[in-house]
Amino acid sequence: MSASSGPRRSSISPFRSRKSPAQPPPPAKPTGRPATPSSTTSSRPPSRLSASPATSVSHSPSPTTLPLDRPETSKSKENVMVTVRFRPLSPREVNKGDEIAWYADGDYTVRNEYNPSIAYGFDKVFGPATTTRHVYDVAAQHVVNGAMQGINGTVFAYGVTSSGKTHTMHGEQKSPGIIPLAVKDVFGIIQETPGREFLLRVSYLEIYNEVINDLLDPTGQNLRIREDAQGTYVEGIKEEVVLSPAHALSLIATGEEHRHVGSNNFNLLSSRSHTIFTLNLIDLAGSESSKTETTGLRRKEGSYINKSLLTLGTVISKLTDEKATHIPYRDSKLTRLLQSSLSGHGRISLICTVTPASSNSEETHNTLKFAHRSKHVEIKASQNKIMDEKSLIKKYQKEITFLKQELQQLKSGMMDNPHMAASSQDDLVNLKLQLEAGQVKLQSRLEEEEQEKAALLGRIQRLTKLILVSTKNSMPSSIPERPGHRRRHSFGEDEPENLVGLSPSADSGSSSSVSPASSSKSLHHRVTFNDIKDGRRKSISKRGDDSAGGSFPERTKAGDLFSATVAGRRLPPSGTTITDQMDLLHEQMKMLAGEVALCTSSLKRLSEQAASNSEDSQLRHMQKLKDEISEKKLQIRVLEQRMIGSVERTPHTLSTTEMSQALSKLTTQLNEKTFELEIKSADNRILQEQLQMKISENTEMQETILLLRQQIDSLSNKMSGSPEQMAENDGIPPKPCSEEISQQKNAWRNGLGSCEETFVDEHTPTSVMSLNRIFSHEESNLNSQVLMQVNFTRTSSAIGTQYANFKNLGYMILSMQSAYFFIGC
Ligand SMILES: Nc1ncnc2c1ncn2[C@@H]1O[C@H](COP(=O)(O)OP(=O)(O)OP(=O)(O)O)[C@@H](O)[C@H]1O
Repeated sequence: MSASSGPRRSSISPFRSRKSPAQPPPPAKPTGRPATPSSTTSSRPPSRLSASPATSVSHSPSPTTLPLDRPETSKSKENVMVTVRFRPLSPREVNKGDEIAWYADGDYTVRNEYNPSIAYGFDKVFGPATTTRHVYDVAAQHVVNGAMQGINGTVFAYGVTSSGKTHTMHGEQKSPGIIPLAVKDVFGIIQETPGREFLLRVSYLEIYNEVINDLLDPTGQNLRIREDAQGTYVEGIKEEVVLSPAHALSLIATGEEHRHVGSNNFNLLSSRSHTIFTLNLIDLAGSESSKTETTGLRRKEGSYINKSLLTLGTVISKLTDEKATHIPYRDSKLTRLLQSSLSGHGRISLICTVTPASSNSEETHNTLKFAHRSKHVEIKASQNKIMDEKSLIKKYQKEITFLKQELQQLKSGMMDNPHMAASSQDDLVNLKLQLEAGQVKLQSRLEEEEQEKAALLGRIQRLTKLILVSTKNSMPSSIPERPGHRRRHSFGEDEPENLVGLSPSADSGSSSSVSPASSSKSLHHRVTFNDIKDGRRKSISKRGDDSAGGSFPERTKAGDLFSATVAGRRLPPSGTTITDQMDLLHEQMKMLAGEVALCTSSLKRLSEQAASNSEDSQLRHMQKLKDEISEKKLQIRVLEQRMIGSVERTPHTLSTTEMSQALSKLTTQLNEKTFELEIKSADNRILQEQLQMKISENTEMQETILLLRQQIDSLSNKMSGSPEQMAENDGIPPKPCSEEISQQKNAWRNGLGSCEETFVDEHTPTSVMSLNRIFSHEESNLNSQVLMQVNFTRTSSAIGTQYANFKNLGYMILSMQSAYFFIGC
């Protein structure tokens, strides 16, 4: 089943309308300077630029007009989408007398003020007045949509320090960045996709001085990158299930507390590390310019940052070079982690942030050149397909059948072929060894599979409780529902902006309940990612009243859950087990802990501000936050007690009927699994028998060959000796070698030769290949499912490059034929 065969989303999201990923981004309003006639073309799909007079583009600062690019559309291939975003001149730049050196000439061209012939064309150029929302619509939304349909996507923000990467990717209170907008969209898409189930998990890490640290779990330091069939991943990284946009953002905020940042000449809070947030978000650190203050630690950080960005540039450059044979992904952790995205298996949107300032003209020019080079990377966006356990069983069955056929063919080939009897003993020994090794390997592989399956099943059962589904299940789900097996979550239909992903009491209408947390319009619900960064900026501006219109849900997820759980309402009414309830309580506690961290962080920031400038409103705000924290801590304690209470009460509270229902459900599941195991074991036994037969045949064959060789040798000895010797050996009178004897001798020799050839060239490779196929998971067309994966990459460069990478933004769990298929990795 592919993503395209799945149910389609209804057309209107609670947020805004979306276009399908195949559609071009919406036309942008003219930005920056007035567009020239050549650049006022209509909106274009992200596709390869080729020479054309449509948009002026130059590769070098030649004063003459250079070849111009025009996109060409390709159905199967997509390019990197490259856009450029200008920020306004900063007060600092204005103060020091900077002038505009580069500007947006219409929607697609960046032009140099001092040398108008130097111009670069891109898929889109955003002028300094463009909103991040518009940037998102044009440069990121199609990536998010694609990701939700199983197509990997990466959105990079790349630019020198202080050029606007954080502003673009994380945004601010009143102008959320691409990451929060994407998070919001993802939940919107889930809500608008009846008939599908989603599981969202996040992780958050930083690459600091080429060392990977887990930002959600500070004990996870110096983690290693591993690789599997789905690509690279970080071993041991903590992953959290997210249930709402606010929950996802609170995790980012919590992670931000642990990341490395520092001040430089250009940015008080420059990102000193690349970070990767796995809904997965990656956040890069930036390249150092020679103008940057670089002493001690900053210099060391800068060299690592530069190295990884240089490698990123080299990798992108090599990708554009058709002759390049080696792409140095492994030269930096950053490119290694981004390998699957960069190597063309997903959609890439590169947003280059630039300052128009004359003092940074050279850096801006370098960014534009980098961006322009990247334009020529071609990517093939394909859907991820992940094998589920059922598919694996089928795959094995198919392979076993295939192997049986191979063995049969080999067997009959050996029988039929008169030369086979004379085949090389060495080859047969080799084959036997291979078969034996294969048997052992297969056995251990099957055992591993059993263990993996058992682990996977446990995980599936746990994760299934956290599946997010749309409340708009007007379309029949393809998944036959088992009562109580899966938890249904509400997105709060009556509150479109409150994308509450999970509510255990959704079925009983808890969304209307008012919890202590949700009733207080707490600050932290609207704190965006950038607020945390701002919190550490010493030059933070006063925020005033934070209760002003936030862009995110004002009610906390945890608050809702707490309310539903504790405020006298029963937990999931039927079919849910005590384990379900415990898991749910556990998740709520984690969310509350995240919110506490968020409040604490805001409180810290306000305390710092209050130290220098105390105002009543600020103090009131701080008090409010303190209350909020106490309240949430209290809620956590109540939940803990409830968990303990649930365990203690379990034997008494479950009715006999409930217990027998649960027992019967478990028995059914057990029977299903036992049946699957039996199938697998039976196939394994058959395969073993076949292998055993093959080994016996080979042994017989070897004996025959040995015998024949002895006969040949004996005959050859007789024939090669003098007539006198032959007579002596045989005890018969010597005779001259007749033509008949010569022919016989040649026939044997030729026969043996041709037999060796046949065996080596045909059968052995085929057999080895068939064995290899057993151990390989590649090339299966069986029931594979779609892994939704998004990478949002926010690069910062020239000091404190940051990028954010959403990866595995969506994990989907689908069910077919009553079996749950695990899609995520
Ligand atoms: N498009 C924009 N409109 C208005 N202000 C902007 C814009 N882009 C950036 N800024 C402002 O410029 C300053 C620097 O931006 P930002 O922190 O995003 O840079 P950065 O590229 O992330 O830097 P670093 O790489 O050092 O982390 C901030 O104060 C930000 O608010």
